Amino acid sequence: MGKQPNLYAFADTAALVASLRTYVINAQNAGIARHDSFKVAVSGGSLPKVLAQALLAPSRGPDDVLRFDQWEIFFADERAVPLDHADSNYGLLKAELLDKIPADLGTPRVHPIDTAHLNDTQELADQYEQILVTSFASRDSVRLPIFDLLLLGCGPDGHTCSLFPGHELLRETSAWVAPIEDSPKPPPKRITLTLPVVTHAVKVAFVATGAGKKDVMKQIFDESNGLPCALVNEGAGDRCSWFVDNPAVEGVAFPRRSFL
Ligand SMILES: O=C(O)[C@H](O)[C@@H](O)[C@H](O)[C@H](O)COP(=O)(O)O
Repeated sequence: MGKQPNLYAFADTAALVASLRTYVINAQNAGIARHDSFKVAVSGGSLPKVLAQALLAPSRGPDDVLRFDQWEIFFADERAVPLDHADSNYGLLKAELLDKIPADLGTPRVHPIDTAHLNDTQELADQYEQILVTSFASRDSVRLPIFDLLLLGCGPDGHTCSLFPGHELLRETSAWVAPIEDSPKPPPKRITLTLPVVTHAVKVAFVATGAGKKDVMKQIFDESNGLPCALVNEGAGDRCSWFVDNPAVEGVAFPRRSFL
């Protein structure tokens, strides 16, 4: 059996976001040391709000420094809507985090979708893949882009990004970014990173909170069922970490680790 994911459970949101901040800063520093930038992709849902709580907190000292000038932010999945639409993951991240970053912490480079292609989701996905090709060097020389960090959510059905249980997109092996037109979670038209890209990242972190997640967490961690989140756990192994609160893992047998 491959290496197991790390399951970190916290008593409350304050403890969760403090550890998430440490984890993100470590990933940032590793990325900058490796290639002078930090390439991170984020999801929508509840993630941007929790992330903002972690990143907008005051610095705890000289080792606890965010260097947003070196951040390149991508979207792990995005809805095919204008950037100022209520459903836009970009819009959500902007409102929760980007607009609130103090000027002295620097300004991240953000890569939204090209909204000229909202009516053609294949083109929307292809254009976004091109952004990745440019950022991660040419597609010929790179089999898959290697993100420094993916920050993901987990849906109550076990989906992550816009990779849904039983969907044919889970079998995609070639594209880096794929369209979906029948998302069971509205809105139906989206683009998403594909599973090989997700599992190829240096680090993958899930944030899942609240009792509404406990049934799916049991399925993901205690059963072998092919849910998208479980596939990420299998593919990324110990490069994958879960930041959860206690209600989200009530009744889950899988052993917790303590975040040091
Ligand atoms: O655009 C989206 O719909 C999200 O990227 C999606 O994948 C989300 O992360 C999960 O649905 C979890 O959402 P919650 O964190 O709100 O439960």
